[in-house]
Amino acid sequence: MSIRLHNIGKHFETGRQRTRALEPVNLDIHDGELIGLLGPSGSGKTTLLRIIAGLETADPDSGARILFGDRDVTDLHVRDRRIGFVFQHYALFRHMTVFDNVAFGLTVMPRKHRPSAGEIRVRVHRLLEMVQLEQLANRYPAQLSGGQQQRVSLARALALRPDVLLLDEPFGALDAKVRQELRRWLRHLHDELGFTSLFVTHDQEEALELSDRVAVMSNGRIEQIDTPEAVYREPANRFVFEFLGDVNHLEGEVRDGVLTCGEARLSVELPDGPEELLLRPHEVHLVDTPTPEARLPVTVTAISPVGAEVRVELAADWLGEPWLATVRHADYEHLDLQRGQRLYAIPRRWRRFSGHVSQQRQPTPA
Ligand SMILES: Nc1ncnc2c1ncn2[C@@H]1O[C@H](COP(=O)(O)OP(=O)(O)OP(=O)(O)O)[C@@H](O)[C@H]1O
Repeated sequence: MSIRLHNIGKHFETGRQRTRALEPVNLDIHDGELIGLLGPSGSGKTTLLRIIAGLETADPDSGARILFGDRDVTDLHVRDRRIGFVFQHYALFRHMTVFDNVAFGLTVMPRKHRPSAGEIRVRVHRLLEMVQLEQLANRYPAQLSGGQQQRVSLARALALRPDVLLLDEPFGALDAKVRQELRRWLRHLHDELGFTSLFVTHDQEEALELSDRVAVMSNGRIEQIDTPEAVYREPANRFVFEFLGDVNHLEGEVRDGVLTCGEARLSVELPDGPEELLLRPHEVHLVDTPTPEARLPVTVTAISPVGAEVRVELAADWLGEPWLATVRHADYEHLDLQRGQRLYAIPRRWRRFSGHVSQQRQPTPA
């Protein structure tokens, strides 16, 4: 089921205050896509999701339209939109077993649409099998872990065979390992069943790992919507770049092809004037001696050798904020990194944003 959102704007009135939650948003979601709505707190993700669901209405004068396939659902009640929901807090019925929780939506359908008791049993068992909870069908929610409860919520949302599945921070309350597992498992289920899904998250890694396309939001606007790779590698603007990962800043003055910042120097092919370059931690190379093109002295202030790479914090008088560099374990050993050690940073690549246009360059030899 494709989804088309046209001019979805939203203001909230609280007392004398008027908050703009969404600027008019336009978005086309393809049939079978898994879209991540990613953004900081207050950027409008939940509001957009709730409007799609029919739990909230867009500003009446904004000309908002919501289409599910060819069906205009703008004025349809939530129960007629054929939507499945999963929220951060499981909201399972505490007094019902897992089986009954999943079956609930089917048992309360109007008689003429309601499947027979036998069909309901078969459908619920099939769903519990898919979420690997068949063994726990007779348990109550309180007897399940958080991750298991969330899988029940998902099975329950899918029981009515929705066209569209909406998930609001579905894994937000779970620990990192369970989140990882549920992500993989949601992706798998999504592909197997072929529905169209939107999920809200403020976790960059989750959005990049799970989505077919990510919509990065800030201040009620979609700043960029594209594949995870494209938003990460070709951010539309500075906000997207900074929101998607750690960033190091190098601010200084360019004169005759050399950027100077305190005692730091870097050869660049840029016009004279004030300049700011931005680098990801993996774009910072650490060496014992400076090169003719780059002389950026730094001191190691912290080392975290946990994980696939070593995270190294760097400070210097010429830096406002400390830098973060990620280095391979082999380089960490080779450099014999220690706290307090003095080294030189070499930017492998950097990016600059002038207005909303980004440019990416390799540093050039002087
Ligand atoms: N019912 C409401 N009444 C008044 N203002 C609201 C209401 N719901 C949301 N807002 C405001 O609208 C803006 C967008 O909120 P929204 O919940 O959509 O953001 P979000 O990106 O989902 O944030 P979070 O990640 O914190 O849930 C915020 O400024 C919020 O304070």
